[in-house]
Amino acid sequence: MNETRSPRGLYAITPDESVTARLLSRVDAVLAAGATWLQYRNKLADKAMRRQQVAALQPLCARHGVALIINDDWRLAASMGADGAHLGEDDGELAEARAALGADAILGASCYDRLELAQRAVAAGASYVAFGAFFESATKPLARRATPDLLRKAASLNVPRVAIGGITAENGRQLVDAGADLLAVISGVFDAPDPAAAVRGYLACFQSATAP
Ligand SMILES: Cc1ncc(COP(=O)(O)OP(=O)(O)O)c(N)n1
Ligand SMILES: Cc1nc(C(=O)O)sc1CCOP(=O)(O)O
Ligand SMILES: [Mg+2]
Repeated sequence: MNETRSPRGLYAITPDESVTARLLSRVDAVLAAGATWLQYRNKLADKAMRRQQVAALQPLCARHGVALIINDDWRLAASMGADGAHLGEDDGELAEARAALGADAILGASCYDRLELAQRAVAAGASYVAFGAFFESATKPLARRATPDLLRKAASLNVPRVAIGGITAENGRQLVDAGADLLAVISGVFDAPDPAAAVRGYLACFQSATAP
């Protein structure tokens, strides 16, 4: 599987897609083009559809050697043996999720524009922290806004730093230069006419970046 402890690259996040075959063909192209991690996020699906889509994504991710992380619902991640879960402020306790998922699971926390949330998240068992939104996001227009300096300050946490929110191949490099290990993207990848070409554009942000 792609590196889970020191990941670097594109963290692709699925769109709200109800047609599972269409979801799978787009994800297949995105993983083949070199995405590092995949997050399953579908805010419109009911529980049965989420289970069905996760079950369909698992062998695909395994074939590509890409970790599959479940948004919002650590119980679903635990019950399906997914590689990890991502929790925001309304998605439950990180410590409870860590205990249920085990020490090796990937566990991410949304920290928005606040370093102190990230400090608390790591203390509670998060293995990566996510900040955002860095730019105007078509997916989440009302998201709080973060600045690249937060990524620099979060270096002291010694966990991977994820940047999210309105990220494009053009504006992503400044976030990588500020210390982002992963660029998390929904619309820039899945709304692109050619998602695989879009992935390659994001990966170029990691070439000749100045941050370690
Ligand atoms: C990598 C990553 N970062 C942030 C989020 C946002 O999580 P949350 O605030 O819980 O919002 P929703 O995604 O649930 O709408 C994320 N999903 N992934
Ligand atoms: C799901 C999400 N969380 C955000 C945060 O700031 O925590 S921004 C965001 C939307 C990301 O989608 P896009 O790449 O289309 O902007
Ligand atoms: Mg959430």
